[in-house]
Amino acid sequence: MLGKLDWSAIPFDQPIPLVAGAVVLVAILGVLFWVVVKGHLPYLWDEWITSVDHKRIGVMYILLASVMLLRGGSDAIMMRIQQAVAYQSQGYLPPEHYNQIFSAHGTIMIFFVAMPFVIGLMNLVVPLQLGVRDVAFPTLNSVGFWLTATGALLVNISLVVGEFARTGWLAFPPLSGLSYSPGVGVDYYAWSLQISGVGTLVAGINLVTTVLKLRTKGMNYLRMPMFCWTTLASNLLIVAAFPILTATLAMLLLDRYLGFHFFTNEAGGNVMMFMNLIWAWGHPEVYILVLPAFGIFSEVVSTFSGKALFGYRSMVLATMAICVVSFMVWLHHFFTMGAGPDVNAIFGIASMIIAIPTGVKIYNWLFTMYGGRIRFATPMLWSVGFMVTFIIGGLTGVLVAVPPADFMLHNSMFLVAHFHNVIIGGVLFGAFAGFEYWFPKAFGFRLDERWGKAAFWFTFTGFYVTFMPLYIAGMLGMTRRLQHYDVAAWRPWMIVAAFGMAVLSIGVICQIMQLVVSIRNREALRDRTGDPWDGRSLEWATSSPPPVFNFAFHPDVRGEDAYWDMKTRAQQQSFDHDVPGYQDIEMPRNSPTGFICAFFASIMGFALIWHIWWMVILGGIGAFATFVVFAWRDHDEYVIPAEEVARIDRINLEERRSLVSMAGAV
Ligand code: HEA
Ligand code: HEM
Ligand SMILES: [Cu+2]
Repeated sequence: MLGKLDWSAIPFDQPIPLVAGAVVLVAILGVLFWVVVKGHLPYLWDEWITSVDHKRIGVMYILLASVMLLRGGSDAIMMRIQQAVAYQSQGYLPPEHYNQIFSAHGTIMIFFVAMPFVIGLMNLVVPLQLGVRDVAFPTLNSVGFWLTATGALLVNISLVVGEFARTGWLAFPPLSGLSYSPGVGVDYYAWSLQISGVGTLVAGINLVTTVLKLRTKGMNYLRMPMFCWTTLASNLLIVAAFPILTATLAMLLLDRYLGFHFFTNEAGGNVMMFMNLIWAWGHPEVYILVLPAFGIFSEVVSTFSGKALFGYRSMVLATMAICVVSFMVWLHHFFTMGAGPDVNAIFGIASMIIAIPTGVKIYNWLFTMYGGRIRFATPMLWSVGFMVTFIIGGLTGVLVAVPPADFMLHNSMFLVAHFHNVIIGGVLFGAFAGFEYWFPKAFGFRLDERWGKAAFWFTFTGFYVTFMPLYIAGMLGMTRRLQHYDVAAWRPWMIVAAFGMAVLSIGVICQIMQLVVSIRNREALRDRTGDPWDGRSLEWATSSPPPVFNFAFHPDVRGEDAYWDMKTRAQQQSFDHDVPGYQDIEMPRNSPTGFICAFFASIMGFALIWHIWWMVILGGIGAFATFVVFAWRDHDEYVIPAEEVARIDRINLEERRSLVSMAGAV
């Protein structure tokens, strides 16, 4: 009846996951109870869960990423403590548990923290920057989000029901094959990523179409803000790369479920094929993450330097170059696996070539700052911190791109330091910069600067204390994924790293405090201008938070830095319409399709993992039926009458008069 599922799936003998799971369950039930009792459920359902507004969906993505950051961070804390104490002893985590932790940490951080954070910011900001009212496919957008959430849910269920993969974040066979991983761990991993992968692909298609097809009057490609360009590049990579991931995992699943031999050692299978395929997705993936971050830094650096971005066109070119070249370097992840010196040399050189467009970007940011009147507000701090940190991580990347050096450093702690250096210093700092920068736009009030600055400094120093020792440990020969070790020379560095993790955690606490304090003081921090940073692009041309329709009139763009241009020429025609000219606006209706689809996908995913076939069929039929019902819907739009548009716009205008008169003085 319930397939492989029985009471032995619950880890009664392991207190850590059990207690953690219980605490989370109680917390979720508590929040649900509060929501129901306070009568917030209808509001949540109508305004958020079924929302197809790109801003709301963006915020939900960011919320998901933030919660998962705490989960992935707890895993990180546990690993750092383990490696600090597990010298000539087993430490406190048994090997099968430690292996699950680093696998879950890597998977969660990449798929459910970094991805939703950048996709959330792109969703929130790009339509506003393009001067349009929503993304190309609003309901699909909601489906994409909820499928991502389904993946995150399944990974977290594995904490208490069954187990997670012990195979690392990319589940290489033959270890991930049925003979070496007979449990449900790899199935949790693979189905979570299959389902959330569809969500990501859908988000990618949506954002590519939005940038290509929906731009306001005059917003031609070479007038788009940099963040729109990097969004385009990143989502083109998603559209090209995610199907590879889906196909690769599908083959792994066929091996596991139906006895196929794609990646086995016998019967004609080829394990190397998996390596090639997974990295053909995996390398572009890291640029999918970092390109949007580059876009955020471009916006922040130019805004807070009070100057147009230096070398805009070279920036566009560099972005697209990275986009293309990142598809030609995948083999640098397995130099040691015997492709031969010529192949290694080609891929090594291709990898180093990426340093050139990346360098172009770094120099452009520096030249943007040069001679500017720089304001070191929190988003700018994260950006400068990024530049310093990312260069170090990038350079160690170039080092491991040299095949002979990689033979020494492959799969060592040096590598672990390299990628945290670029991912934390690049993607996470970028996400934080974007969060601080666009928060007032999303919610209408600024974040507290003092807590924000404290968060930056603790995270920044904590990062260095945690990860620089790993470079040294790696050079001393320490390999990755070690549950315990006997080499005395490594130990001090692991202790320093654990101490660094404590400092990093204070940074995270400061960030939470920042949110709490800012929400408390929101009246004092309220932004009535819609443009708290003296911004340059169109998201600042509307109120904070923007109305559902974003802009009452489609802004008319005459050049780069569209809003700056309007302000300096004191033209304000985008919002200063005293002449009656308001028109009805059609907006997409909210729809539960995404949530219901994800509900059935969760059931189906869980059933697939546990081989509960009747439930698989039920979930499948449910998801398909949801889709059919949605497709048959007649009225999927509603009209906001011109008077209503005028009323909302006038209120916003009143509030923003001061800004308009200020702009005249610029
Ligand atoms: C956001 C994520 C991100 C980013 C941006 C990068 C960027 C780079 N990475 Fe990294 N990498 C990862 C994430 C990332 N990496 C991950 C997750 C892994 C491990 C996966 C695993 O095994 O689990 C990995 C592993 C990895 C390997 C495999 C090593 C091994 O397994 O043994 C290699 C090898 O070539 C490599 C190289 C590079 C290079 C050359 C860059 C370049 O793009 C860096 C370019 C940037 C600069 C160089 C700095 C700025 C430039 C200048 C200031 C100009 C002047 C500089 C020069 C002319 C040199 N990376
Ligand atoms: C908050 C600070 C973080 C700390 C202290 C930390 C710590 C660690 C540790 C200890 C490991 C295991 C190293 C080993 O192999 O022994 C690891 C692996 C990993 N981390 Fe992090 N991490 C952090 C943040 C992140 C972030 C933000 C990401 C990505 C967005 C990330 C992605 C990964 C990946 C992909 C792995 C590899 C997992 C594997 O080996 O399969 N980490 N991390
Ligand atoms: Cu790579």
